[in-house]
Amino acid sequence: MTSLATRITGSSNRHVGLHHGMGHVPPAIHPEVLHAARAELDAKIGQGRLAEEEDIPNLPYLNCIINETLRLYPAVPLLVPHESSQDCTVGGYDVPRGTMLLANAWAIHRDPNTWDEPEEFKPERFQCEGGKKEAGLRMLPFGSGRRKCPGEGLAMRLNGLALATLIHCFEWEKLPGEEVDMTEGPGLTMPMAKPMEVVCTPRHTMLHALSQL
Ligand code: HEM
Repeated sequence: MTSLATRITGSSNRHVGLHHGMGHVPPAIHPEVLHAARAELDAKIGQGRLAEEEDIPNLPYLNCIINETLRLYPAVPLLVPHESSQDCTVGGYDVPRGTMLLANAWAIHRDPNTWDEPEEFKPERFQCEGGKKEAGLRMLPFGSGRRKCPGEGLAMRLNGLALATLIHCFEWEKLPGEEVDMTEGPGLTMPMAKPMEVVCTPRHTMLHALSQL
């Protein structure tokens, strides 16, 4: 059985979401999250095969982890600049036609007036019926309206598949003596300031499935 130190860096939206997601999963940080996600994977998929795209909608807790990660670490924190096509009033402010508008999704996702314990990583907050839909406009990682991200469905499935595989097949531990630093770095897509480095070891029970790759 081999162990390797993994360095996950983010250059695309998908990688940013993924490595922030994994940053929360190593047992030393949130062991209960890792164990709950793995229990769901083992119960729904078993240990004889890898997760497939069709499995992802049937893994509600895994999707909660991804939603909670996108809430705390939206990959595009100010969304994309928009321009008002006509004079309008937003929240009591008069906005002339032609004004550049930025929606601060990062701040909306951490608003203490609308979220319970907004700074806490609690995937189960999305477990209520309706999940992310229930959150409405408090949750904008993909924007909203007619210019919202058309890749949301694909992104959720790809993130789901990658995260499911990493949790299902590997044990995750911090490097000895080191904490995972979740500090955000500069940049439009909110990368981690320090790339995450953790130790991952194949799960013994998943070696057969992994060897089929
Ligand atoms: C986790 C992954 C992703 C996140 C967080 C994300 C987020 C966003 C956001 C916030 C916007 C701007 C929405 C707005 O204007 O308010 C956007 C736009 C867009 N995204 Fe994504 N995206 C992701 C993945 C993808 C993927 C996989 C694709 C394509 C396969 C994609 C294609 C697009 C396109 C074409 C637009 C421009 C839409 C328009 O202006 O009409 N995105 N995305």
